[in-house]
Amino acid sequence: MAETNGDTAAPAQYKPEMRKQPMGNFISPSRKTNGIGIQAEDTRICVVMVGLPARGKSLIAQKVVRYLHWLSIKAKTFNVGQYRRTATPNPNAAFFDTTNPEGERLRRAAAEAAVNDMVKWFHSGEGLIAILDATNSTKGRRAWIRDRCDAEGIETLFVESKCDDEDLIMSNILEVKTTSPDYVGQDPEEAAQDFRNRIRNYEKVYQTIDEDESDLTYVKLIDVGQHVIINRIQDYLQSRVVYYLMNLHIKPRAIWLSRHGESNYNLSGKIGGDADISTRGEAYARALPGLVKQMAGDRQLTVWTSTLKRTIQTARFLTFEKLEWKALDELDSGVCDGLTYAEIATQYPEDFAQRDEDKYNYRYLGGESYRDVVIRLEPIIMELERSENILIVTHQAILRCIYAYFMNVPQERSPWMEVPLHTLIKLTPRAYSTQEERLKADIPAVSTFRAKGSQAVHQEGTG
Ligand SMILES: O=P(O)(O)OC[C@H]1O[C@@](CO)(OP(=O)(O)O)[C@@H](O)[C@@H]1O
Repeated sequence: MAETNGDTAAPAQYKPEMRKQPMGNFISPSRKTNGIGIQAEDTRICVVMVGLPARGKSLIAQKVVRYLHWLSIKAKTFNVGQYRRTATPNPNAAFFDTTNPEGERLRRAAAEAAVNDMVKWFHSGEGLIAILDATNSTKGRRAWIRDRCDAEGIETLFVESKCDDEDLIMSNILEVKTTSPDYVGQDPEEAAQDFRNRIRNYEKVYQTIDEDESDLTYVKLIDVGQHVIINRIQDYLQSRVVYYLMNLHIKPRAIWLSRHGESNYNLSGKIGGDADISTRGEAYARALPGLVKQMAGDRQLTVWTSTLKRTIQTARFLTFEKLEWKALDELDSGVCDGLTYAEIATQYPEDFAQRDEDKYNYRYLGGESYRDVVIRLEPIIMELERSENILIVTHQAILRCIYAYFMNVPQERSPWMEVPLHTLIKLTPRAYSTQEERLKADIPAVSTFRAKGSQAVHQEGTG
């Protein structure tokens, strides 16, 4: 297997925990870093959402937080609506009338409460990026937030979602807002009408970010990323968030995931390597086009594989365009490559125990950890966000990491998830969650799942 870290030989005083640090490249483990391996002692960013209601702000906020968590960057959303709802649970449209002083006062109080909590959260040392989710629709409100954050040593990144496409706005109103806590139990038509009135009130005072605010750091997403304007991005972490935002789209799409067909290494319980697929793996490869047809119909897909033989062989009967990605190669098990789990437990007992203790952070000697894999998969996630219909044929650990991103699976759990062989998974990203379907081929395969504390995989499993 290719080396990824350059540490092919054990240091003289080698101890497995020496490889356990969640290090990024080139950063000493004693320095405080975030998940993407950059120095982050002083960086605290408040991402301030801006935009009229029903412009997808909460959706964007939620996606950014999921992405950051996946990268081990501590992030949290502060939704001003929730603070307002606590104080005023059942507002009518008049509450949002900007000429109504009581409504104005209460909405301002909710924003202050959210910002106060956010500042406390930053000062507790817990977080790096906060998302302030509200309309923040006037220059005055934005200046107030910026000044408050400046005084607390927090950077601000304003993210405006501007959209005049009536169809998009309507589908947002119907899909998202009629399920809002403000409209629980109400007739959806009435709720939509009330919500439209609320939008009209905001429109009266709404000020888009313009040249007067050229001193702000901002990104303006026009018509869901059709057109993007960026101003004064100051550092690496901000640029990562902006780059992610630039790749988002809301066109309907799905992602299909499959492990390669059973390999000869899977049969003998060995990990890693570059083995051929077994006879049953070959049967799965032949069945795959039919399974895809069953789940995706006539959709034109693009197939991504790793550069290892077992994925390329599995995908070879699919007639779609194919791309091989090194980044999709299996987690590099370093010196343990080609061994069974029982052999690892005998030859590297300390390592074996350490991996069970903290599987996400454990880095194989001369190889990788799950944390390393997530970092190398980031470009894949970016491409997936930009693309429409992709089928990925890859490996157990890689599939776990990609799945964890879409399904928001925490790090303690993701390396232990069961991802059976000979099963096609379809993920459909929706407004606030990702929908999952599985289609299991009727072709037996060994199970490669090893439970914590065990040395054996369930060889008698069916995938
Ligand atoms: O992290 P764990 O649970 O060991 O799973 C990853 C392992 O899965 C395997 C199978 O055991 O993937 P693959 O089938 O793609 O070969 C190993 O190669 C790899 O080391």
